[in-house]
Amino acid sequence: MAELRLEGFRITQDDFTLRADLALPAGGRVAVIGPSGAGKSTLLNAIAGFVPLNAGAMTWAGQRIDALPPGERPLSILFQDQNLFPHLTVAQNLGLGLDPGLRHVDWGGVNGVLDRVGLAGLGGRRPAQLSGGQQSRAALARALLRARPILLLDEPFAALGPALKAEMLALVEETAGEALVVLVTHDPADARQFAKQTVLVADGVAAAPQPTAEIFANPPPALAAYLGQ
Ligand SMILES: Nc1ncnc2c1ncn2[C@@H]1O[C@H](COP(=O)(O)OP(=O)(O)OP(=O)(O)O)[C@@H](O)[C@H]1O
Repeated sequence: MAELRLEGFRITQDDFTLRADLALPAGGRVAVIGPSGAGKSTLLNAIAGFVPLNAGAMTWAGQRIDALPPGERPLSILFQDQNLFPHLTVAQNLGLGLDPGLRHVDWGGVNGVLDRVGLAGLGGRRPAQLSGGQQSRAALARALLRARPILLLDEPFAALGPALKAEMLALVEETAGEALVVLVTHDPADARQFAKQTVLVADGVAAAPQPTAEIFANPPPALAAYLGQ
């Protein structure tokens, strides 16, 4: 089975260093948790190609991906600030993920994904004409439309409030299918709801994933401190 593998992975930014040796399986649901400033976003940005590796290798299904430009990596990434373009319609925002010139977009496919996330009929609106929850759905739809095997989520729903956030995570679970989903979160409840496995980022290391139930039942010292236990 395909997996995302980080081997001898090291990133250094000024006096900050993050290391990782780990593998995440296709179809996995993985939470990334740890103290503020520990390197969770750096880890995702390096996987996505926005931060270069200083050492090590990154492979997907056995193929090196660390030298590929971000757009050619087998993944989509969704950030907290959603970055929908305000002057474009929702459908156009989704289309941009497929073709930056919007010339060769399968608009039927765009509408299909909007249906899947509960935005049927709203493709003609601009982002400002959607609620916060609907904007999150649109951003998720854009990531899903790319249909890449890895979906990276950097606290995309943190601004939504607990009920809506839980609903969005359920929607990700429902729509992501066989993709590997990696979710950065500050909220243990997200990890428990969404992720069978959890990666702890602390003390300069992104640890190998552990079963979420186990890591919270018996937290290592860095996690216990973070959780206030
Ligand atoms: N461009 C940069 N140049 C130098 N240092 C950076 C840069 N970006 C982040 N850092 C540092 O790298 C470390 C990790 O930051 P990162 O944003 O990955 O942490 P995080 O775990 O996502 O934090 P938070 O939970 O607060 O979002 C921090 O010490 C931060 O100050």
